[in-house]
Amino acid sequence: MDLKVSSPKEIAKLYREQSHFSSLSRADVGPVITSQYGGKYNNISTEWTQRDLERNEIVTFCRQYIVFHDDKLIVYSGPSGNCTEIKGELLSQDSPSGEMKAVVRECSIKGEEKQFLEIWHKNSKIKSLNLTALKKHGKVYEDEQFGCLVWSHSETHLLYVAEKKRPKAESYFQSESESGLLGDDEDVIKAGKQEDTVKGNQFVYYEDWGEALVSKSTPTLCILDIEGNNVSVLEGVPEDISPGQAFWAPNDTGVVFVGWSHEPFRLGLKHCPNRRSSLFYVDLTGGKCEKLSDSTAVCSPRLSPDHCRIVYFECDVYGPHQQCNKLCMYDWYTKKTSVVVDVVKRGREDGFTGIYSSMLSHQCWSADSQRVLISSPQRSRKDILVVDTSTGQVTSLTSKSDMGSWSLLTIHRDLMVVSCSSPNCPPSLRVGFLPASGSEEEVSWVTLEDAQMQPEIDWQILTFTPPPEEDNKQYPGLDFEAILLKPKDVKEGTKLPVIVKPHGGPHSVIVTEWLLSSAVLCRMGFGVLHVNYRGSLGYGQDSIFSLPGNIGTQDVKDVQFAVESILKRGDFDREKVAVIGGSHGGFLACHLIGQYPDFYKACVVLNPVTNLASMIGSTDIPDWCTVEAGCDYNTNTMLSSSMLEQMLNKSPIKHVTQVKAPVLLTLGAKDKRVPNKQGIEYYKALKALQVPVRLLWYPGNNHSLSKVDAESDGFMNIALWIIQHLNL
Ligand SMILES: CC(=O)N[C@@H](C)C(=O)N[C@@H](C)C(=O)N[C@@H](C)C(=O)O
Repeated sequence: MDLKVSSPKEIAKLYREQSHFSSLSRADVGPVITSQYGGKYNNISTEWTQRDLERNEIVTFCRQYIVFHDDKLIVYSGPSGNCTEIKGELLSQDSPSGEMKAVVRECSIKGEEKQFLEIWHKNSKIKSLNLTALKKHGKVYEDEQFGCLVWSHSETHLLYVAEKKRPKAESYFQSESESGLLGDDEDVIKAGKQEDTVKGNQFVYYEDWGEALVSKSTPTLCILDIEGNNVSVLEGVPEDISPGQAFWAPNDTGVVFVGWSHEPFRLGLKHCPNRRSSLFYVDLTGGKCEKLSDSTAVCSPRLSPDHCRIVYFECDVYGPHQQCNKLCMYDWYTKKTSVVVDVVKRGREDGFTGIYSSMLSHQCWSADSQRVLISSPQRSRKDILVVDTSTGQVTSLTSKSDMGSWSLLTIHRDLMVVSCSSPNCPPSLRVGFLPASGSEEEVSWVTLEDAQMQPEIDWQILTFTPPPEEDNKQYPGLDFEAILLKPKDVKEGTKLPVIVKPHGGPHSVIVTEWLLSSAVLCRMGFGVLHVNYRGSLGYGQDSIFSLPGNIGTQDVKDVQFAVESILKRGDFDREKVAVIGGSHGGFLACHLIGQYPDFYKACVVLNPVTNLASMIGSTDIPDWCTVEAGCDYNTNTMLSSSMLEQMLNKSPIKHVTQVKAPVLLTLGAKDKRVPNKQGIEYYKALKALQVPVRLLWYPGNNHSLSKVDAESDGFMNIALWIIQHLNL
């Protein structure tokens, strides 16, 4: 069978065309304004990201819209200007009244990186503070894990998180004249303040929070007094705690934050909400700090509009890295905590399968402070759910829609701003009012920015019941799903080549949203099968718990079962099957080619886990290796030869001598999660066994391999590798 698109030039053209579709990253709703004719409207500001292949970077841009309404019904809406690129903004936040805007900006001055905190009012920048020169703290945290920029309710102070100031370190051999007279210190000398220096500490190791949080070690809470131009570092946070996700308590009496325990050492946080953490309150007057939640694992605290309650997610510490969340609520005045939505072991009859999002949207409460909105995977879809905090009842706003997946960007006075997409439709922007309690399914969505449907792509969700011999004895009766993308209008009798894509994690999920590389592969003429094997998020806690201890068998067999099942339908060519996987998906791909050596004709792995026993000593998440291999973890766990044996036995490297499929590896030079030595170990084994292998090395890339050149070059090489080895 000839592919529709197979030459490098045509593939690059198609990739370029499809990468022009942008994704929504944020939306903010301004205050309600009454026009001179009495009509009410809101300005909506949106942020989008897009790959810029020419400049080799992801660009962020904004676009404004205007929405006229009568409080419950949208009467007119439309864009109110063109797109503008945003440069150098690390964080930004409008003040509660909408009168001012704060921005943390990074810019290069005479070749040196500086950070500024700016305050904007009307049409001017009324303040610009050089935070770098102030030297009250290190770099400001801009990440989603810790970072925040929050106005006090009074709009007089700003709260943010920055790296703790480190004492200046110098060599024992540094001469007095050199000491402290280098360019960087000019401002300090001018200010007449000479810093204390510590000799011999130049090379002291600072732990960090791992993958994608490198050089983030000791976060501190910082407050700018806007009027007084004064930045202070908040005191009272316990020494063994790293604070983040902070906001102002009711009446600005103090600060509420999530504190992660960093003793006895830090474990990687990215994709791992199961780290010991609690909700804290530090009082601004006395500096007294109190714990508001038990020591489990918490995140995303959000204060209700009436300032009476805080909702947040909670899950168990250690165990599977991502699990079904509880939605908890802390009452500020009674100081009582309740569980609003508990862990769901099995999907319920009404379709609710539990909460699996890693973050709540920054604005997630209904105007009356009664309901909370959550975007969460529900099996293979992502839906927007409404939770009634007084009854715990969960209703889906989107489960009946034709669009594959939905995400809440923000909600303001019940005006919801959302993004939705499908495997054949890039993200579009919609708005709608949250209906009254009990009529949630009646939202009438208005599209602010439409997306170009890709009519050449067909997609469906397939459900699989594992054969009886593969049923999990401890967690019986679990099913799983896959998302199949297929080119439309295929000539009758044509058998398509197929690419199998198991996701990573393993406790993550691929939902029915816009997936750039799968869309391009499908338009080239491939069938693409994303398998959400048992252990994926969105199917109940039992499914998640069924996998640890069974990796390398249960997940591998689920993927193989899904592929065999679609081959039986007759649309696909069993001689032309390839597998692609990243991380734990790479682990599965390597297992599949080792356990089914004649089945797969080509394999591509991105930062794959190949040997748990060698990964444990070098990854930022050693607990992951232990737990997934089926052993318990705590920070005192010391390795034993039996644990190492168990890890090796579950690893794909065990089957490497069976491998026949040519393997393409793509590795990130700076991956802290699955260090590139994992891929290199596998590469060397394949070389020794004379299996065709090619390794692509992406400098400056971490585990996600998401820099524009790594992603686009990786895509081209992956496509051409598969075309070559499937003889297309
Ligand atoms: C917890 C964790 O990070 N585990 C890794 C071994 C892993 O599989 N990570 C994935 C979340 C991941 O990065 N997956 C990507 C590559 C994917 O394609 O799913």
